[in-house]
Amino acid sequence: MTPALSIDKLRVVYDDFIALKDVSLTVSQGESFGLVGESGSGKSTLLRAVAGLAPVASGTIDVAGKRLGKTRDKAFYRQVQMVFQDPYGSLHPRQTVDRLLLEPLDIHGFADTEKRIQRALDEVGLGSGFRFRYSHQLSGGQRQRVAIARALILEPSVLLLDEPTSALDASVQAEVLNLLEQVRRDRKLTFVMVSHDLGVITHMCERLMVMQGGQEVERLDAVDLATRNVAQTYTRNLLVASEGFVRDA
Ligand SMILES: Nc1ncnc2c1ncn2[C@@H]1O[C@H](COP(=O)(O)OP(=O)(O)OP(=O)(O)O)[C@@H](O)[C@H]1O
Repeated sequence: MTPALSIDKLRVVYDDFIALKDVSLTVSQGESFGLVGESGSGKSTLLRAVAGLAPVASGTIDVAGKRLGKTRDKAFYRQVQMVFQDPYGSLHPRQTVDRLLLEPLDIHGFADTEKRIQRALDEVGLGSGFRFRYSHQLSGGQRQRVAIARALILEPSVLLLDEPTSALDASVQAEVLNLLEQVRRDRKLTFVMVSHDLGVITHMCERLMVMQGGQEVERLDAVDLATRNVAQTYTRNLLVASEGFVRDA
């Protein structure tokens, strides 16, 4: 089967700083792949490069077997959507939920907007009561549900999730992660997910890449992470630094 995402020797350079150094990665359709590593290791840069938001210096990115060019076209955003960490920053405060969900549908010329908005709200567990609220009238968890609904409304096949729950309280975090897992199963989505929280990655992903200084350190199955079956000291240190793992030890 053609991979959902295939990245080969991807290099991202900001001015003269190399943020991503020839990273390669293949994610199968329906797989959930995690990216972990210390702050500044290049996790977000990798996602942003796929989304067309980082300056790619060299290397290639294929989505469902199709090579991406320098810019992303409309068809790309129907296939690949990104969910950011900060639901406060990513939703326009002066727009109603209805407007936020209508916008991508309008851009992509969908006719059955009414039905799609209703279905999207139901799918993320908000229901029609939230439809005409402004985003500043929502809690962080509700905002992130709207951001997920907005990402899903175009029926993409790949979601790029950049710390999607780290701005939320622990209980809300669990709810949003469960929602993501549910929609992944229901829609057979492919996830590439960044998280600082190794527990989240163990729970949500099948495989993962450990990153440092814009490079791959090692590649693991989630079960290896959970059982501390790791080869590199750097990864072991990440595990130790991850509070949950210390508690579970
Ligand atoms: N727009 C930019 N201009 C210059 N340097 C940048 C830019 N964006 C990111 N960087 C640098 O690239 C490196 C990788 O950043 P990136 O955001 O990918 O790290 P990260 O692993 O996602 O970190 P965190 O976990 O803190 O979000 C960092 O050193 C960062 O300072």
